[in-house]
This record gives sequence, structure tokens and C-alpha cells, in this order.
Amino acid sequence: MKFESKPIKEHEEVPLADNGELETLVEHFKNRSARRENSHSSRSGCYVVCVGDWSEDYGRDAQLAEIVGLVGAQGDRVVGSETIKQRRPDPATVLRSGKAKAAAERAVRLGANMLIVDAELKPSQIRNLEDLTGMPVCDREGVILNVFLRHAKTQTARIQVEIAHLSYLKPLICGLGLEMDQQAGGIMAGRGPGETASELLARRLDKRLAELKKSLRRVQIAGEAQRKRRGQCKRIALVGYTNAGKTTLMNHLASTELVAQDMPFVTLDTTVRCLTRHGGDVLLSDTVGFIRRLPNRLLASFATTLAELREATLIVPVVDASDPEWEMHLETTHKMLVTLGADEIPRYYVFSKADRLATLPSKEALEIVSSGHDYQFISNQDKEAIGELKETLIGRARADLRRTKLYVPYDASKAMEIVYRSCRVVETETKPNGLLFSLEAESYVIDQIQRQRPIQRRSTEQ
Ligand SMILES: Nc1nc2c(ncn2[C@@H]2O[C@H](COP(=O)(O)OP(=O)(O)OP(=O)(O)O)[C@@H](O)[C@H]2O)c(=O)[nH]1
Ligand SMILES: [Mg+2]
Repeated sequence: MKFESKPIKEHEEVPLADNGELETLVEHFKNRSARRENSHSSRSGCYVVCVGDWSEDYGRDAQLAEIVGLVGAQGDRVVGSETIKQRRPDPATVLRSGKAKAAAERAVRLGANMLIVDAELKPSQIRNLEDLTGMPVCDREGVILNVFLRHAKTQTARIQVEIAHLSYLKPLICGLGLEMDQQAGGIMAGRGPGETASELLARRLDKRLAELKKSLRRVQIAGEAQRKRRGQCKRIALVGYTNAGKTTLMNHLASTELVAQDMPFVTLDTTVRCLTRHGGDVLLSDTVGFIRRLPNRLLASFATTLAELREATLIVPVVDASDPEWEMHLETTHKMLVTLGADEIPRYYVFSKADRLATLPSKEALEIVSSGHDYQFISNQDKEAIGELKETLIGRARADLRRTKLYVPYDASKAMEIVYRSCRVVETETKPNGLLFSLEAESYVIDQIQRQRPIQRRSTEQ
């Protein structure tokens, strides 16, 4: 099977911008950043408040560092920050009012014109906090969406991010109710009889969301033909926490020149390239990174892109070994693989940025976190190790198919599904309570079928 190593052609004609009133209004209510709030000052800034119930200082510092990094990636400057330990959030404002006011005073003294709260806030909580502090407030989801908006370059990524962003904005905009009617009265011509400005806006936002979803579907259908052509190729997917070094590794392994930067969510699109020479049977893909508490809206919007991971022959979790939080990053990656239904696929772990480590973690610790799968430490400067890794990955992806006989009882529906989805059935024999298959499949698929309890029970009964 030959596969041409060409970049995916995006649909250029998919309409994105709505140049009319909706754009003006969305822009008006768009999740604020310090730059936009104070467009006169090029060095306006944010004050970050990190909320949590940490048992150790270490977890608190790491959470703060992460949100500060995200604010930087959305293009803003952090002028100050603090952490507030709080077990239960205040229902109206998440932060207790005294603490919120004190934080806002410190923020103003430092010249901030936006308060970033590292928590998931409801639209009403954002409004209450803004009333209480007198400052524009942006929550964690808003910051992540801003970063995605800033980095979305291709049409697919832009549509996916815009869908997530508009769904986030909708309750914020519509919840403004009367105030919104007064502000928008002048702008919004074409209001139906008895329809308030916020109702009209909700209707338009819904229409826009429906258009975007249709556009996304069109782009995805166009990509499906390309995916089908790749169907017979072995696929290796690089996955992992954002900023782990996935794209850097892809560039070294597949001689690509994709953008890799010390910043979260630089990659938002899946890029697929041949790992073997002159087109060939092994493909490598670079994917959007993960983060703890990834907003559900973004996950839903990127669901189809990420669902491709399920088709991989080999998953390569890339872990930044130099990050003090690497174990949490790995845990987040594992949870995402479970959510995406890709946790049964064979894995080969790569611990990146080894050049930054004085000592490597102990073998025992690594075996536990990699749950017995093989792993390798790598540094982007070590060409020899990268060459070896490439050979190992190609070898793993091409692992031979096994031919075997397997009895599957009728009531083992999950096992039946795996047989028909992932095996080549050579022969089927009917038995009183099930089917005896002669089939061909990769070893892990056979193991997966055998792990289904009813089969083990019944096959020994036979
Ligand atoms: N010192 C060192 N830096 C590395 C290594 N690998 C990657 N980096 C750096 O780590 C940063 C992030 O690398 P990327 O490859 O963009 O990470 P990513 O996982 O693709 O990140 P996102 O696409 O943003 O999720 C970049 O500044 C790289 O130069 C390595 O082995 N050693
Ligand atoms: Mg990347």
C-alpha cells in the first residue's frame, strides 16, 4: 500500500466570518482579555487568582504556573497573582466576597485591568464577580478558549474552536437580558415583534452554530476519503499533555517542519505523515495536546478529530520528563485515552527532554506509570536515539498478525463486536451457545477478546 505524503488539503471555501451584526455583537461580548479591554495600552495586564483545595504547596504552585502560562499564550501579561485555598466555592461568586474584593484591590494597585480566575465559573458567577470587584473577569475555560482561538490556523481548527467559543459565549451574552437590550438596541435592526434583543441574539447564535456544524461536517466528509486511503496503513499516533514535545518529535521522526514552541496548544490540527520512505505503510500523526480539566465544550468540538486515535495501531504517549508535574500529565493522558476509547491500543512511551534531567527516574517508578509498556527516554538533540526510536516504532507498528481459533458465546456482545470490527474472520463454526471463529488479528486484539470474562468461563466449560 502506497501513501503519498502530502499535507491535508483544507476546504478553503468554507465560510467562517459573519461580517454582519452578529460579528459586531460577538466581538463586543467576546471573552475579554486585558489587551482588548484596554486597547490604548500595549502593556495592559492580568491579575491571576488561582483557587483550589491543595493538600501540598507543590500542587498549588504547579496549578498557578500552568494558568500563568495559559494567560501568556493568550497574548496577555501577568502583572501579579495569588492563590486562594478554599474547600467549598461560594455559590454566587466562587470566591468569598472579602477575598475577591481584596484580590481586586491588589490587582488595581499593580495596574491590572482584568481578573483571571482559575476555576470553572458559571455565567452568573462571572457577572456577580464583575459586580463585586468592578473588574472584567475571565475564567479558566475562557482563557483556554482564547489560546485556542489565537492558535487555530486551518479551517477545520477554526471552525472547531469557533463552535466551542460560541457555545461558551451564548449563556454569557443572553444572560445579560435587559442590560443587553439597552446596549444593543441601536445595533440590532431586524428584531421581530415582541422579541427582545437577547432573544434575537440567541436565535442568531443558534443559527450561526448550526451553520458552523454543517461546515465542519463538510470539511470532515472531505477528509474521510483521505482517511479511507490510509485505512490499510499502520498508524502511529503521538499523544500527550500540551507542550510535551510531540511536534518536535514528529519533526525529527518524519522530517516535517511543523511549528513547535514553548507554549501550550501550539498544535490544534492532526498532521499525518509517512514514517517510512517514499510513501509506505507506516504513518505518524501529531495531535492536539491534552490538559487537566479540558473544557467539555472543546472536547466535544474536537471529538471527531480525536476519535481518529481509536484507529491507531500504536499509541505513543509523549511525556515531558523534565516537568515536575510529569506524573499528573501522564495521568491526564491516560484518562483522555480512556475517554476516547483508545486505551486498549498498544502503547510505547516516550519520555522527552531527557537532556534537562540530571538523573532519570527509577526503573520501578517508570514501570508502574507506564503500566508495564515499553518506554524510551529521548532528547531532541540525540539523533542516534531518535533513529533507534524510529526503527522501534516502525517495527512495533508492523507487528505480525496472529492466526487463532476463538470461541465467543452469543451473550459476549462486546467480544463479538471486537471480532467483527478488528479481526479478519477466516471461518465460522456454529456451536450451541456461540460461534467458534478462525480468525486473524493483531495480538493485542486477541488479548482484548480473551479478557472478556464470559469467554474465558465458557471456553473452559467447552
Ligand atoms: N530541551 C529540550 N526541549 C525540547 C525537547 N523536545 C521539545 N522541546 C521543546 O519543548 C517545547 C514544546 O515542544 P512542542 O514540540 O511544541 O510540544 P507539543 O507537545 O507539540 O506542544 P503543543 O502542540 O503545544 O501541545 C519547544 O520549545 C521545544 O523546543 C527536548 O528533547 N529537549
Ligand atoms: Mg505540537
